[in-house]
Amino acid sequence: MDDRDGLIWLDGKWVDWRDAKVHVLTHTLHYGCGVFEGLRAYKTDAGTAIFKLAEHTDRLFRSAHIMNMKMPFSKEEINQAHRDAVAKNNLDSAYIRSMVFFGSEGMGLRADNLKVHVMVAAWTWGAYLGAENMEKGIRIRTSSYTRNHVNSTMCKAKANGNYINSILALQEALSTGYDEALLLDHEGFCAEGSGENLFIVRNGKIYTPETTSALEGITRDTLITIAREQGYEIIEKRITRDEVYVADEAFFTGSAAEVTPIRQYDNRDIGSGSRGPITEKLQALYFDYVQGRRADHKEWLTLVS
Ligand SMILES: Cc1[nH+]cc(COP(=O)(O)O)c(CN[C@@H](CCC(=O)O)C(=O)O)c1O
Repeated sequence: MDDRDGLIWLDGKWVDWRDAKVHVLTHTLHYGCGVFEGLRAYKTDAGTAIFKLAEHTDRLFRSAHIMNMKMPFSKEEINQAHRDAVAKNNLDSAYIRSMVFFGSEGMGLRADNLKVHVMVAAWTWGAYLGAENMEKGIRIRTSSYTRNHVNSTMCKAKANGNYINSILALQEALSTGYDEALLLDHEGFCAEGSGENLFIVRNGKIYTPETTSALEGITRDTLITIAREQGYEIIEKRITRDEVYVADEAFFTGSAAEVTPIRQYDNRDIGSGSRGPITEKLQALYFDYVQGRRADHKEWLTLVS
């Protein structure tokens, strides 16, 4: 990633991509105490627009608050940095990564007297789980790693260190022939994917795990709104792995993953073993919204210029 060209916003200044570096004694590099966001900008007829920018910035600030990191910029400044990161790099569509991190002023677990830094970068990033899988669907497995316990790491913070759990889970899934992992919480209920929220469809109703042990996904919120406006009943409940086994359909949601159908879980076909009709309908609606083809919910899109 560091050999690209472009500009990165770092602490209020634009820095050449290849010069956007930190000292090896940067605190967050050692301990993972930082927070980040991932969101997408899409090409629309009105121009390139970021999907749910305010919601992502709000979550970034909530995450920093949970981690006791005092944000040195306002929400407006961070929103503008996101817009400029897309515009200044001349991107028609983009994945945007913002991150808040502790500097190299000190070491140790006190994490006090450290400068809080913020960066925003944007680049083109295709289908997170493979373009062909957006239609075909992915194969997932139950991870042998339990989702972070709600009192071990802070699940409502999108915190860097939380992703050790996700990385181990995804690496294990990939190394054993699957596309993604589904992590169970410490009581054995389905929590979420390594980087996505889970939905299942059964008898025409749509279910999703409560976010107790999961990130409060913005795409999850979007799908709940879209589905309800389409007349579907959405039930947030504890979901067991075998409820997923016998579901008619299943899919993951995330800013990177968008809406990715799940065709198989733990070597069991989900429904017909392909993208289900309700998944297909909601996936198409999601892309209509993020690409500005719908007349409603225009508040979800922020033009970058
Ligand atoms: C653990 C987790 N759960 C759910 C979600 C979905 O949240 P939302 O994007 O607000 O709908 C994400 C986003 N995963 C990000 C990380 C991807 C990465 O590789 O990093 C993302 O989708 O940007 C998670 O990381």
